[in-house]
Amino acid sequence: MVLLPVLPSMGTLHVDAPSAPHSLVKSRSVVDIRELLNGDKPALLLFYDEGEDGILGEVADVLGQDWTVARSRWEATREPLQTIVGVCASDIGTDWYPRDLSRTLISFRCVEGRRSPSHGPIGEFCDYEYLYSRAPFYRRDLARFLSFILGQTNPHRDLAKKSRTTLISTTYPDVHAALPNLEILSVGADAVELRVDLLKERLPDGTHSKLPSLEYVGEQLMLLRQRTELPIIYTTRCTNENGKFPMDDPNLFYQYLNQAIKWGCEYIDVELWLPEDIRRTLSNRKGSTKIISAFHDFSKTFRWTSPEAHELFKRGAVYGDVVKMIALVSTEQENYELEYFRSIIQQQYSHPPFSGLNMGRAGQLSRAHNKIFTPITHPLLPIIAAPGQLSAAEINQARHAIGEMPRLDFYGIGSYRSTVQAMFIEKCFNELSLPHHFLSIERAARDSVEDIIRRRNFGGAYINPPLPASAPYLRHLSDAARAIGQIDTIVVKNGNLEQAFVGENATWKGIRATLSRDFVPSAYSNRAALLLSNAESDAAAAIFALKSLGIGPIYTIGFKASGPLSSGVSAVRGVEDLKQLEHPFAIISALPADKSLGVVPLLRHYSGSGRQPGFTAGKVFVDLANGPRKGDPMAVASSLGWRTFGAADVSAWTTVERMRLLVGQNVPYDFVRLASGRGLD
Ligand SMILES: O=C1C[C@@](O)(C(=O)O)C[C@@H](O)[C@@H]1O
Repeated sequence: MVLLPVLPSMGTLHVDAPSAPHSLVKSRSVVDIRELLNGDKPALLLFYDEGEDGILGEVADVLGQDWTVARSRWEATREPLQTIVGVCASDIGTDWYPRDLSRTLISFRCVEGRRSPSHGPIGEFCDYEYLYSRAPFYRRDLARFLSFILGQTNPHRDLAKKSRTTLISTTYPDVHAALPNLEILSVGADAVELRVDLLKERLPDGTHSKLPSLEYVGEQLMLLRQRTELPIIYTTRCTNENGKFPMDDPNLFYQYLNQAIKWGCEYIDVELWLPEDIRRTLSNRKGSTKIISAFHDFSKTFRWTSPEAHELFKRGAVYGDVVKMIALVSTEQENYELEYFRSIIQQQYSHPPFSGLNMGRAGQLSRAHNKIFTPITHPLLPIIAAPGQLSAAEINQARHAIGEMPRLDFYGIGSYRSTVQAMFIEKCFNELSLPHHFLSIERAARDSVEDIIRRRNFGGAYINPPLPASAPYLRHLSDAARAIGQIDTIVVKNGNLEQAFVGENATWKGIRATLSRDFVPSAYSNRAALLLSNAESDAAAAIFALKSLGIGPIYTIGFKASGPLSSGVSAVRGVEDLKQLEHPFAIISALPADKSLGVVPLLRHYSGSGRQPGFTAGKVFVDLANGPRKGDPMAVASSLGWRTFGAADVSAWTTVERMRLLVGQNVPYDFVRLASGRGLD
């Protein structure tokens, strides 16, 4: 049953039922880390184009698993399930039918040069299809695709934690035109909508086809995903609902939407008028993809007060993970009717979340009120996707004008480096037309953090260096801040009766996002990690991040862990110990900049693992050091084949998390990197 009635104690919307298949809560001794998802090593069978066997090594590396090539089904079945098996398209024969059910089947197709011939009927029964370009190859996109389809990331669950979400509707006939501005376009957006029906494929005779081919759509989607980390909403809007997708054959919708599931789109938009068996089949096949049930009415006669409106919601909720209902209106009164409808729906159903809007100028107020996936436009887009659409900045202005977003003061408290952060945050406030002020404060003895949070209009703060979690005036702490023992962000939560100041830690999320940029989370599970630091406190956020990825033993050099995170963490006592250790998959250095070269001998020592092709050697090195340093351990690590990240990467991901915590706005990583020049370190 999809509709969950609200229990008396449930005030909020829960997008995922508590028993979502992949979300595990693993308890590790004292510390509960709630971010763990499915960490099992997947069993995969990959079909690849002739001459493209290099992709196998990439996939295996991203997954941290070994791989082999099989020429026949018999050869494939002899391999352990944890070994990734690749089969070249030219070796696909009848022995592969019926399909192998013990492994997930993915067809890998390179879009370059010759258009690779399809993988024949085998392509049809593959669970997924991954389209990639060789030059350049985007490993981050591969990691994201695999993490998503394998249930190791759950963007829908992450978005459900936000109090408001938006989507940017791209209206380009060809995504290439969006790419130069994508970072700016997506500021304030939580997801990017690809309007497949608006794509225009040029035919050899210079005209455009009525419907873009799946091949064209696949390449457009690939281009978009290579350039944004935001979840994709794949929409085939029909001609009756202000789109261009022809309605004469509903099976065409099935074909295009089913393919979107195979391409690993995070969301598909499924129109409610489609025959029930199509909607049901898509729901049964959706895997990690979520369904947005969509209903649009342009008749101007639709009434939110009618019994029909309620029925439509219920019908949408049968297969929808989100139910979207949108009507073209001509009076402002209809916004109040919609708000009444929204409140009834929210009282009666805790799931699925409802996204309700009015189109047209008269309906614009509803775009300020809606909280779930409010569509936004941007002045740089060629056309607006629907009458009355507003930009993120316009919506924020409207929310301020109607009293929903009071002007608040946010603070950066701490060291001189904060000024770069401060400039960046001001830039975001401007870009998004947020009414807030940002103030930088050097922490002085007299001006304690406690005084600052008591100031009128205090909206939140980030603190660098972090505060100890024992600060008596911050009674509420997130689990992460408590376990790490450090508060780097203070968030104000407004309850019905009182305000609470919550101590948060955003740094561990920045480290985790960095670690999972080029590897799926399960690549870390049960592997060893080595952590170098002068003090446990400098390494605590990294330990938490590693544990959230289910890493195996953590070895430390330079300190001995004794805090709440110390289980499974052991100090290396000397060179003899080092020889005995399992080779680390990840090395993180939290040494100060002037000492950071100390890691180089270890990088060298653990590089010569002498592994053979077919065995993954993927390793990751993160240097958390800031400031001028002697030598460049990152360059050394890179030259030795480590995936290498520095403080600027961690800092940019931490900023993404911090902006979400402080002002509830999504500012994508690429924008942070673009807008902050060399980085925020
Ligand atoms: O469903 C919607 C909402 C929308 O129609 C709007 O009103 O902003 C814009 C469409 O692109 C999107 O698919």
